[in-house]
Amino acid sequence: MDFFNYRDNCLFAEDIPLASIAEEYGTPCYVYSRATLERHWHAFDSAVNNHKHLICYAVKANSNLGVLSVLAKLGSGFDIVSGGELSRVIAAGGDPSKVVFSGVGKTPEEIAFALEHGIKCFNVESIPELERIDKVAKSVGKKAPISLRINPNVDAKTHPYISTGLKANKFGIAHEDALATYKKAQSLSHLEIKGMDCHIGSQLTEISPFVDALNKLLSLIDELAESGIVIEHLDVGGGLGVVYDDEKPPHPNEYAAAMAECMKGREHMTLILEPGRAIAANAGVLITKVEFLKQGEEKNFAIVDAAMNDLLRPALYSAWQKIEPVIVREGKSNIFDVVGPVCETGDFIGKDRELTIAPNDLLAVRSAGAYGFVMASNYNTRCRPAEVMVDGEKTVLVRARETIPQLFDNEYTVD
Ligand SMILES: Cc1ncc(COP(=O)(O)O)c(C=O)c1O
Ligand SMILES: N[C@@H](CCCC[NH3+])C(=O)O
Repeated sequence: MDFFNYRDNCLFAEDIPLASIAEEYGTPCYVYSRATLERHWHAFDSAVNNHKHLICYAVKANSNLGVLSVLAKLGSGFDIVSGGELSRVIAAGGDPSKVVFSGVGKTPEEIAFALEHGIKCFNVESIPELERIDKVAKSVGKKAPISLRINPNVDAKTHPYISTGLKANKFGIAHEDALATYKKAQSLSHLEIKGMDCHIGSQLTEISPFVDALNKLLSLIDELAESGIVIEHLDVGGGLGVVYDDEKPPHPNEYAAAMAECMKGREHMTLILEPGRAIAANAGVLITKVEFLKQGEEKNFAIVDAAMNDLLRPALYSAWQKIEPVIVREGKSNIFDVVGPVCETGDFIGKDRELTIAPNDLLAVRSAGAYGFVMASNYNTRCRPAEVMVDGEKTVLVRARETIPQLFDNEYTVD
């Protein structure tokens, strides 16, 4: 359930017609709904209310300061993967003591920065990383809180590019190496063992892989207890899928409640969830304008002003996202490939879409709030789009459209 709905054939974000946003801020333009973000966050939070927990929104899904500030005001924690993301969380008013730091390649500078701000935990993915964190912590005279990311080797049944919990993936520490790695962590003087974590993949549409992974970690936690290693929190990562087309993912409520259920009898342990897509994807759309309609030899093309540089998911994963008219018009429909102006055959937003459109019409690409703007680039020297937050009858420009001079501001010609 989101807050993007038609009223009299015009698509609205909350109480604002998308057409008026396009007029004010231009296209292409990302539009987010504050009420949807809040509703999704609360769905997770309220489902685990009967257990000690922390919702750490995965910043990578959408790191706009406007989005982060809305979640920070709810008291959210954050899952980050870089020093840059930590800087964003701080700039948006987030609490660093509720931040967990994931990722396979943390630099010494990023580790020092995170220690300086007192983050909750480093989610560690290898022994060399443990040694690096210990060394940096020693150099700044602190103890670093750590969790080990365990690879539970469960099949997340999702797209191979976004599956992360299998043995063949670069992520995490193998289940069978866990005890030895915790012992290694115990032996390092400037580390403090706090937790265990996993993240098995993204856009999962079934609960069972999450439950399997969580149960594997719980039995490992019991094994560690026998060796005197105490785990204070269990972080099950993110990965809950959303509806793009006809997927039927469990509701965040149902998923989070299943996680809390597995934790029964372990009330001393905090449950951490790191949802990204499930909070942000359906809280955003990308508005784009039809530039031309072109009849090819075999296909009709709707050439729009958004391209793969603005929204990469279709080109990268053949991802399907719904494309709808911002204002519904009468007339004969046609089948179009909706494509952008970038010079790549792979530059498409949607293929074989039935649409009733004319040049200058506006289209809304749905489910674009997660892994949308954050994956945008300047390929073909194109400015990244504006981002707007809708809050009831108000709109706030949360990122201005880039300008061409900004694109080569840091470049130099040579003699
Ligand atoms: C460690 C970690 N946590 C959380 C997430 C968020 O995943 P999702 O957006 O699928 O919820 C990711 C990305 O997949 C991740 O790598
Ligand atoms: N970028 C991916 C998700 C990757 C998740 C990152 N851990 C997507 O757009 O679906």
